[in-house]
Amino acid sequence: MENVVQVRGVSHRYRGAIALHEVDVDLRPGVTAVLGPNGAGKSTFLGVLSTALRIQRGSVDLGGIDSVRDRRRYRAGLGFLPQSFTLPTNLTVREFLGLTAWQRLVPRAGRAAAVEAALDAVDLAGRRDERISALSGGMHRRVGIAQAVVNHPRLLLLDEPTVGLDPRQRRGLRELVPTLGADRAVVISTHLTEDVAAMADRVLVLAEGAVRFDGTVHEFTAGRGRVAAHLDAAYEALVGES
Ligand SMILES: Nc1ncnc2c1ncn2[C@@H]1O[C@H](COP(=O)(O)OP(=O)(O)OP(=O)(O)O)[C@@H](O)[C@H]1O
Repeated sequence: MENVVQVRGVSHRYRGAIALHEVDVDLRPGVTAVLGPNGAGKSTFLGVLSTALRIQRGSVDLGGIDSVRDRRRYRAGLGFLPQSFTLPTNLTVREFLGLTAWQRLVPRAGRAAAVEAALDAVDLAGRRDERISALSGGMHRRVGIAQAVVNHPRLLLLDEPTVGLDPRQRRGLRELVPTLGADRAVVISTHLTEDVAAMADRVLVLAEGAVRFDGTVHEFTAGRGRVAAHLDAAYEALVGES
């Protein structure tokens, strides 16, 4: 399938400490899970893709648009749910998404439809006129995803989207995320193999800033039935965790 994003030779350091080393990755439509232990470089990778972090070495290309040379256009094709974010709790869901659509340069004529499409995408249409303060933590996460998709991004980044949710909310999100990958590249960062089994079709394993595996979930588990259990085994074999 056609690549959406090409990451080439990306390295990143924080005051001398290497967080990413020479990362080469192609991202395609569907859901790619970036898996790795604490400190592996997952958030740094999403930071570089989102342009929240300045690229120090290498390049990121989104459908022919370079993330540094043409940052404004690159950002117009991007949606990002950071690990932690603050919502304006006094606004209604619809007011907040309308504001976000305006900030993300969605043309005025298409703004109301974009808000409705984003509400539908996260199954929040019935809550559109409620204040954000009245919604649960799981609903807040959905509002966070809705703001990330309101500009119809070709690349959607979700940093640890299931963290802090209760089991029911987590199940709901695990059903939602694959639907978002139908027509765009979705990248989720996680350290839960259960998230990978439930949401992803591709896996990128990072350890100490380097790519240890890049392929389909099927290739990762070498085609041996019961995905979650084998994902754990394959992951432990790769990163040496017990
Ligand atoms: N702002 C920073 N300053 C210095 N070092 C940092 C900074 N942010 C991250 N690091 C270091 O860079 C490395 C990669 O961190 P990163 O947060 O990208 O990993 P991660 O895989 O997202 O980890 P986690 O699962 O804990 O969120 C780690 O060694 C981390 O300590």
